[in-house]
Order: sequence, then C-alpha cells, then structure tokens
Amino acid sequence: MVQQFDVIVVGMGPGGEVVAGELLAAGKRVAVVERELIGGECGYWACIPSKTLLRPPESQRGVDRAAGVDGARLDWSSTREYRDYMIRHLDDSNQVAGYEKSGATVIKGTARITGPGAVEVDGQQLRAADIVIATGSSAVVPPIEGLDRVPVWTNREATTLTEIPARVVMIGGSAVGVELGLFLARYGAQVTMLERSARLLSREDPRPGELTEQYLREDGVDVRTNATARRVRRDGADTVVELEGGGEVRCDVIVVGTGRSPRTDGLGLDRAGVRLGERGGVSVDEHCRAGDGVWAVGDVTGVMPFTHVAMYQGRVVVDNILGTPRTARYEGIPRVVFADPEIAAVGLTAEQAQNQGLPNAAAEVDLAQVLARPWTYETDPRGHLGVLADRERRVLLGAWAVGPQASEWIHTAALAVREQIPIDRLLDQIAQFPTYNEGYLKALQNLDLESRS
Ligand SMILES: Cc1cc2nc3c(=O)[nH]c(=O)nc-3n(C[C@H](O)[C@H](O)[C@H](O)COP(=O)(O)OP(=O)(O)OC[C@H]3O[C@@H](n4cnc5c(N)ncnc54)[C@H](O)[C@@H]3O)c2cc1C
Ligand SMILES: NC(=O)c1ccc[n+]([C@@H]2O[C@H](COP(=O)([O-])OP(=O)(O)OC[C@H]3O[C@@H](n4cnc5c(N)ncnc54)[C@H](O)[C@@H]3O)[C@@H](O)[C@H]2O)c1
Repeated sequence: MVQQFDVIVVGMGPGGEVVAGELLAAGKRVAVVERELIGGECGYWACIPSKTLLRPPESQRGVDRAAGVDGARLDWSSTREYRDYMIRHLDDSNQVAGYEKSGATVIKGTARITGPGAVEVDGQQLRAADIVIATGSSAVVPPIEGLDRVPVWTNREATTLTEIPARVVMIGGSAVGVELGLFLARYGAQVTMLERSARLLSREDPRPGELTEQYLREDGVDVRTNATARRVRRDGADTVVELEGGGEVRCDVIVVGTGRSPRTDGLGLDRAGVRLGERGGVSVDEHCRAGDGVWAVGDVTGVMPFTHVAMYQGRVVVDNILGTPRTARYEGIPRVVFADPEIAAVGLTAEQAQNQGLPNAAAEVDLAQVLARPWTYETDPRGHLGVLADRERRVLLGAWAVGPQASEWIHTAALAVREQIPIDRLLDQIAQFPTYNEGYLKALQNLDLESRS
C-alpha cells in the first residue's frame, strides 16, 4: 500500500524537527522518518550532553574565581544522572507520541529515496510532493594505522560515558576536541590533545586559538600542536599513540574530534536527481532546494555544521514549501566553543578578508584592562575581544571573543555583521554598565580605519 503525504521529512534532528513542527502547525500532512532517535545527534550525543557535562565544572571554577566564596565540590554521579535526564535516557517515546498527537505519521526506520516524490522505509512506500533530507552527519574516524584495534570513542561514547577514563588522547583540537577534552580533564582524566595544525581552532583567527591553548594548559591539558598520530598499537593494557616525527603517548582511550561527514550513504539521492557538493554534502541552492521537490537542511548540506544553522535552513525550507519564496543568508552566524572561558566568533577572519581583497583593519582589547565587569565577575579576570572592519565601507566584517559568557555577547557583533550596521552607529550604541558587551566600544575605538592594513 502506498501512503500519500504532503511532505516526507527524512531525519529528525534539529533541522528535521523544525521542518516537521512548522509544517504540521500549518496543517500539512507530514510523515517523519527517523532511524534512531527523534532529536538527532544534537539532542543525545552532541550539543545537549556536552553542554550539560561542561556546566558543573564551569560553575565550580566560577565559585573558585569569585571573591569570598569558599569552594564547591564536583559530584560525577549526579552530573551523570542529570546528563541522562537531559538525553532522555536515550528514549524518544515521548517525542514519537508528541509528533503523533500533532498529526504526524512517525515511521521508525531507514529511509531510501526510490524516485521523484517516493520514499521507501523497510518495505513501506511513501509518496509526497516534497521530500526534506535532514540526515545530519557522522563522526570522521581518521585513517590511522592500528586505530581499529584499540578503544576509540567518537562524540557518541564520550558524551554518554559512565566512568571517566584515567588517560585520554584526544585527536583533534577544534570544537569537539576542545569541548570534550576540557570536560574530561576537569573530571580528572589526564588529557593529551593532538592537533595536526600549528594551533587550536585553526579555522579561526590566531588569537582565539592561542588563548584557548593557554586556558586548556591551565586546566592541565597537555596540548600538542603540529602533532599527528602516525600509528596506534596495544602494549598490555595501554594504548600507545606513535607520533609523526617521533615520540609516543600512552592512554586508556582515544577520543576523536576530527570532523564530520554528511550522512548520504544509501539514501538513493541519484533517484531524485540530487547531487553531492565538493565536501560530500547534498548540494543545495540558495533556497535549500536540492532538486525538483527535494530540499535539504542541516549538517547533510555541509554548509555550516551547527544546530542553529540546521534550524534556520529548516525555517527557510518551510517558507519555500508553503509558497513564500525565501533565500538563506549565511552572514553573521555565531560560532561558539563552550570551553571556559567561552570562545566565540562571527563573520570573517583577517586572513579570509585579506584573501577576498577587502581593505581591512583589526583591533584587539584585553577586557580586564578597559572594563569593570571582568573584575566584578572574577578575581583573576579573563576576556579578550577582537574586531575586524572594512576600512572603505566602515562596517564590521567579523569579531572574536574569548571570555565568560562570550556565547551571549558575541550576538552584538553577529547582528552588526549580518545587518552591516555602520561603525559610526555602533560607536553611538550604549551598552549596559558593567557588562562584557561594553568591550565593543573600546575595541571599535581602537580601530584605525585610515591607514592601510
Ligand atoms: C560533540 C558535539 C557537540 C556539538 N555542540 C554543538 C553546539 O553546542 N551547538 C551547535 O550549534 N552545534 C553543535 N554541534 C553540531 C550539531 O550537533 C549538528 O550541527 C546538528 O546535530 C545538526 O543537526 P541535523 O538536524 O542536521 O542532523 P542530526 O542531529 O545529525 O540528525 C539527523 C538525524 O537523521 C537521522 N537519519 C540519518 N539517516 C537517516 C535515514 N536514511 N533515514 C532515517 N533517518 C536518518 C539520524 O538518525 C539523526 O537522528 C555539536 C556536534 C558535536 C559532535
Ligand atoms: N559548540 C558548537 O557549536 C560545536 C561543538 C562541537 C562541534 N561542533 C560542530 O561539529 C563540527 C565538527 O567538529 P570537530 O571538532 O570534530 O571537527 P573540525 O573539522 O572542526 O576540526 C577537526 C580538527 O581535527 C584536526 N585533525 C584532523 N585529523 C587529525 C589527525 N589525524 N591528527 C591530529 N589532528 C587532526 C584538524 O586539523 C582540525 O583541527 C564542527 O565543524 C562544529 O561546527 C559545534
């Protein structure tokens, strides 16, 4: 029997959930297909558990750093219990019931496109005018000799762990490596972080990476840049990671944070005329259209692997399906690593601006030197802010911040970059005293927009 719908959503991570939720609210007949858990990677093995696990040690350190508070204690077993509650004990039955109550047909299984407007799930035939692909991404495990013969964790095992390993080698020093490496170190693991680039967070400006390395070292993480694992072997109970150029590190478990790969295998994309882009993601146009009657959102597009981008693309697709043409714009999207202090960035790096031939000027401020807030917040204040401006157009091109709650105050720069707010207008803005947000005035005042960069 063929079941007919208006829209079939394949994959129910944050991208698919936004699409399904908004289309159901608009009265569409929606089938949602999910082969694991409704909520996706983000809800069970990525954003939610990682932020939940990072928070207790952050607040403990916050107590230590605040004047006049006498210590706080970490309790791994209650942290673990709260993590389990936050990841719904890996049970999505309430989500399934919720979508069914909203009128969706929920199908648990692996979807495969069999032709235009046609999807098959374990022998069930579904038809719809529109198919939305929201299948996300999987962790990349690098091709290192011997890695398949030792204990290796991806984000899945690391975020659902029950006991903290004694010694960890973290391969990768970007978002996943920094967040999970910090969490493990703060719960007592001896963490060695191997990053093959010359610095951490190598896609960002150099300063956030330098500051991140400094703070991770203060937390006891053995950060090694320009370090690549060559081979891995077992030696008794130890896993031994041999490094390019000599040297080795012993550990109990290897955790990989070496990137993500879009989940497109076995989807039957060619049956619907869908093509893959350079980075292996589903190629989409500016409306998130992947083909005739086919749309794609989230990590599977390879555009920017963030939950907020998946949800934004979801909103764009919903409007297009409902008949209001909408174009996705990717300027001014925040990129945050939830370390301690937090690392946030938006827009272009200085190198990207240079490569695009944009006449630019940059300025950095040490917020502890120019603001009151870092001192009212903690006794050993931290906080740096960098801004990058287009000298000719006199608008902000990008910004980065490393400091407490930077994930929140980066949004001032995000809005300025996205809306191209003139710097003279930004200089006239009045920020609440005493906040980290006041740093923008200081940084913008330090910009030299006249001389050549
Ligand atoms: C450790 C870690 C921490 C992160 N923290 C953050 C953060 O703090 N903030 C942030 O913005 N981003 C974060 N991310 C990134 C974020 O997890 C992803 O960008 C987000 O999950 C993408 O959502 P999505 O809907 O595209 O896909 P996913 O969340 O991957 O969901 C896709 C769903 O599709 C299902 N599926 C796949 N193939 C099929 C098929 N053939 N049939 C049926 N179902 C299928 C999968 O089972 C899955 O449930 C983090 C990532 C990691 C690894
Ligand atoms: N807070 C957040 O929003 C958040 C948190 C975690 C992850 N994410 C998303 O997940 C995506 C994946 O993150 P990620 O950190 O896994 O990948 P990434 O692509 O950002 O970084 C991978 C890092 O691993 C290094 N690397 C790769 N192979 C290596 C090897 N063999 N030896 C040593 N180093 C090696 C690379 O040089 C790079 O620095 C990110 O792009 C990010 O968008 C977001």
